[in-house]
Amino acid sequence: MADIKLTLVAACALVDADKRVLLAQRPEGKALAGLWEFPGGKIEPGERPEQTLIRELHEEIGITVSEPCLAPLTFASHAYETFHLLMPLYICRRWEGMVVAREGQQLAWVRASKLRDYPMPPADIPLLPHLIDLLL
Ligand SMILES: Nc1nc2c([nH]c(=O)n2[C@H]2C[C@H](O)[C@@H](COP(=O)(O)OP(=O)(O)OP(=O)(O)O)O2)c(=O)[nH]1
Repeated sequence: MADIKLTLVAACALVDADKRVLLAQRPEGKALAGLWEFPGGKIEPGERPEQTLIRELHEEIGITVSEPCLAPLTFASHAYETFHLLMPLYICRRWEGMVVAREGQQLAWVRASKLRDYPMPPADIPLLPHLIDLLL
């Protein structure tokens, strides 16, 4: 059996006081360009997933999140053509600072009832019922 490359990515559903979820659009030129994803990124060697998220949320959208505000929600396990993605999805309802697109990406605050209007990577689709249940 050929070796598969397991890629670990930490992602976060940021939920605001109106129960809207933050999605970010993947930029042109990257894999899965144009699709809407949960903020986050690859877990670097030596990093815990919570540290990854705290780092990525600061780099990408300028907010400060403390670790106790990150709660595990569910996870994605998806076979892409060149790697297998294992992606824990956390939920966060409390942070410091204002959400701003620091990397030029489009951001959208989306109600549960509208989440399916935003095309997402295939790995994310099975996560939606869980999130929608929680927010409706
Ligand atoms: N952050 C995030 N990544 C996701 C989601 N769904 C999904 O399939 N992914 C995939 C896309 C990428 O292959 C990987 C995330 O990697 P990344 O955003 O840190 O890296 P990238 O594609 O920009 O690539 P790189 O330039 O860092 O190598 O996980 C999601 O909801 N959020």
